[in-house]
Amino acid sequence: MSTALLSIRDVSVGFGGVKVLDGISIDVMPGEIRGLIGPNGAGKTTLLNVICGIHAPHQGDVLLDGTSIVGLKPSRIAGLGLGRTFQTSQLFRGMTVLENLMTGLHRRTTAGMLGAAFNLASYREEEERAEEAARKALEFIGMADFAERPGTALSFGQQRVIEIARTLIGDPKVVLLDEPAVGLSINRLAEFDTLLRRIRDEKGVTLILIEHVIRLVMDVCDQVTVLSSGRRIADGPPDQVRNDPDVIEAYLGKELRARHSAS
Ligand SMILES: Nc1ncnc2c1ncn2[C@@H]1O[C@H](COP(=O)(O)OP(=O)(O)OP(=O)(O)O)[C@@H](O)[C@H]1O
Repeated sequence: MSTALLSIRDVSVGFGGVKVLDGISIDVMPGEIRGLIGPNGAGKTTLLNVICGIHAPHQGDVLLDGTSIVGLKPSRIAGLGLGRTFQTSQLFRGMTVLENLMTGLHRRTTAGMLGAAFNLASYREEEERAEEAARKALEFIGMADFAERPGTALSFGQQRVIEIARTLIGDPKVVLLDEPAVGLSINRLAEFDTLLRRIRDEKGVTLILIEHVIRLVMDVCDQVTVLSSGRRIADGPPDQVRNDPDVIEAYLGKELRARHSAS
């Protein structure tokens, strides 16, 4: 039996006495695309923030490749092979697409500011390595022609794809994607499906994605976890989750109640 690459064990988080995550356990296997869905406020982003070290859980543990990462700084967790994108675009203003991508490797290199200031050979080598990795990542996502354009001049959907590419140049084991399909047109969604599968199959990266575009989740994910009000209410293959009565109630129950109170 293979062991989980990412294991979330009985994690609880509260803010100001309000429990936002309540005893969440999830095992994500290597090479899996895992969907994380649930109504607004279910706790999905909070869970990603726990995994990448932004929030410390009040209870429970998170293991990456068998090692506990709770209590480590986000930069250290990133160095252990965990990449992340956010709900809003995080590209740097005043930088080209290529330079934005290179920052994905700079965070992990060692020559740093002093090296840059003194133009040390080690710094120049790292720059070359970062540029090569950035160009490869751009080619991988089919956007090599965009290298010299200002990052923030791209469409919102393109910026999101660039951000995913930026996580890849650090050679991560796991990448967390927070609503990556926001801003993508219906036509682009099919291409996006393919990109996620290629990241898994060609780069060997395990993906966890929060997504409100349920069609994308059901098409591309191997396993889906559903949160509602901080609890895990379902977990399994897309077809099983889609027909789960608790999931239908969590989504439709809310919708029906809203319609009722509006009438
Ligand atoms: N730093 C914080 N301080 C206080 N409350 C917070 C904080 N972060 C999140 N919350 C609350 O925790 C709950 C879960 O929020 P979270 O953003 O994790 O939900 P979500 O499932 O990602 O929602 P959405 O789909 O709308 O992004 C919400 O009620 C939110 O207001």
